[in-house]
Amino acid sequence: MASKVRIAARVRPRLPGEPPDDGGLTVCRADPNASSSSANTSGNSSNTSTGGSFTGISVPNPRDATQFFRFPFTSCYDADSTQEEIFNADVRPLVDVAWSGITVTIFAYGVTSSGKTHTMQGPPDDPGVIPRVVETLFAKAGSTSTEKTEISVSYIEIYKGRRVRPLGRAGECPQAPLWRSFEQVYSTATARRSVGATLLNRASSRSHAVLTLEMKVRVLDPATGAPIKLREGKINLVDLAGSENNKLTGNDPAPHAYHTATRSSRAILQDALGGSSVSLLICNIAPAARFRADTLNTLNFASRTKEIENKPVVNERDVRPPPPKLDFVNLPAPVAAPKAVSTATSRPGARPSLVHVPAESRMSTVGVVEREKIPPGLSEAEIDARIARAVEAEVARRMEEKERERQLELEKEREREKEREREREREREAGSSKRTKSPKRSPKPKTRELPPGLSPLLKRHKDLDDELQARLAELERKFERGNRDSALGGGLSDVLSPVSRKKTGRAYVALARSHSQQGNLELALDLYRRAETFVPDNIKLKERIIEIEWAVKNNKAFKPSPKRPKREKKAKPRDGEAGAGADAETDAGMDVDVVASTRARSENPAVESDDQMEVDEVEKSLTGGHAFGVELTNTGSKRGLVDAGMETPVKHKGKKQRIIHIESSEDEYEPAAAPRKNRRRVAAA
Ligand SMILES: Nc1ncnc2c1ncn2[C@@H]1O[C@H](COP(=O)(O)OP(=O)(O)OP(=O)(O)O)[C@@H](O)[C@H]1O
Repeated sequence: MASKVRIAARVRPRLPGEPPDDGGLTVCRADPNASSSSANTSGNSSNTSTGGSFTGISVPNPRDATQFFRFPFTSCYDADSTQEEIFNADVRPLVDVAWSGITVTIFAYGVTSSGKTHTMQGPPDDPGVIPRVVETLFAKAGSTSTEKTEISVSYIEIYKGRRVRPLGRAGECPQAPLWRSFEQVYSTATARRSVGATLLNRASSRSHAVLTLEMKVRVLDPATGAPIKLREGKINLVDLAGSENNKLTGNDPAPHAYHTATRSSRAILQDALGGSSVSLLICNIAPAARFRADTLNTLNFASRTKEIENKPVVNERDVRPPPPKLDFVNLPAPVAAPKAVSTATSRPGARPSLVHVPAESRMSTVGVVEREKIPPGLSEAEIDARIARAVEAEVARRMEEKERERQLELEKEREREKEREREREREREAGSSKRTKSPKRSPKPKTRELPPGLSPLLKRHKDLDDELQARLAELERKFERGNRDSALGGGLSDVLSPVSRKKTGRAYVALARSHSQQGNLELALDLYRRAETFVPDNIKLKERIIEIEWAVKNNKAFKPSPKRPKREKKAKPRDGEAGAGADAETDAGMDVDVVASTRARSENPAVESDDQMEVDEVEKSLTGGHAFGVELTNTGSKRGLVDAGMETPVKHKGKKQRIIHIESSEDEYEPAAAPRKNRRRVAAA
């Protein structure tokens, strides 16, 4: 808050020997209760005007007595005013201000012999501002038990811009007896003050005197007596040297005394005029007409000064002992792992604490534990902040640990992938080498490539297996129907001729072998067993069945017996001779050795080498032939299989036959070698 410099003007009485007052200078004091101003000339000093609206000094123009200069001030005192009056009205309030922790500066300004020293110091029987201030301060210091005050006093003299000497210093003055000590010091100091004889005032001072009273007021805690607050106030009481013109005094050439102040005194003045001090300028005025010009200068200076704004600062601070410093270096170390937390004192299933707590001191909650471990004197917020920091540090540490583990796992996975890639590369190289050296042993070619000697039909038609499956299923149905139709319910083999049984068996063997080569051992086994029903005496077939049963049971790959070297066909049997002895020998790739009975092998060399022929033979034997009165025909461009379910009446050898045409091209079913001849033989059979 801004505070303008207060100005109090005081006109001293006429001194003995001075010429009578010319009555030109008037002290005006406003009376709030008066409606109009009135002039009142008092005593022997100066004119006083009271009751008006103006408070200040009215001075006639030295060059024109009919003109008056009016200088408004905060307060004005005439020659009849007393020391007490000035102190109570303008100074005492400032003592309270200083007591509250603000710097107060009171200085007297005026021409020599204007009464500055009288106002500030005063005679012993009429003490001025300084003694009254000191007395008031000491009185205040001893008036309360809730405050403890230290007052220090310094008094210095400054002459022509130089600090001459300390006039005195009093130490701590907490008690009234020290007042007497101060008086002694102050009296000695004032006696020492340089006094130079001047032409105008033989007792006037040509130096500045600065008395500083510093107070430290400690506000005590009523309960404990300990200091809570500390206020540091200061009062600067300055008795400036005469501001008169040098022509008159032969003293300081500067028009204003504070221009010649020392650094310390200049600091005081700067603080008083535009600084942080609350200031009071007592403008002392000599009433004599001969000082009128200097009086005007003094009043002008005072008028300018009163426009100066200060910004007082309260010097007060909390002096309670600070809380003990937290030793964050020795914060509880975060728990290294959940297993470090004692399970004996933890709640069952509770999440382990992020904050390390010794097992013996751990309680049900983290907060309780932390409060027990934290030094006393911390606020709730500080405790929470400390715990939060510890938790954050632990979380960050765990996240870093997780990230490291993740990176490590990724690295391991990359290494494993590289190892797998190397393994695959080795396998590829090994496979390539095997294929190069022994392509027949390579598993892939074995599945893709048909063994040599298989029917060309198997090589030509990739979907032969499906077709065979479908046709076998059809045969199964017809077989079942044949069983039902047979009088005694016997198997198909019972109604077939021996040749047809063997051919049918060979057809099953061919299919079984095909499936076994493809790895369908269970299906192959089933087909072998069916073949066995047609050729029950075939030892090789029985052995093959046993081998495959073992392979299926033990989940092993089946390795067929080495193929029998192909034998030279001795003689091609005539048509119609493919009956009983046709199972003796077959082409390679067929289980001729299985199908053929030992009895027939030597007697009837193989005449049938076509898988498709054998399948057709099976179908013929199952669906038509002698058992069902159905027979294949070679009429038409397409070869057909007999199906009782689809009737196409044709005449063949005088008999009505039901012929069904497979919806396939002839190429698909045309065997590679002599199909028509074979069909004719079948038909004959
Ligand atoms: N209000 C007053 N009542 C009675 N006497 C006064 C008053 N003011 C000043 N005097 C007398 O006037 C004389 C000069 O006063 P004082 O020494 O205080 O002037 P000054 O301004 O301090 O002069 P200097 O600058 O030379 O020190 C003194 O003898 C003093 O006693």
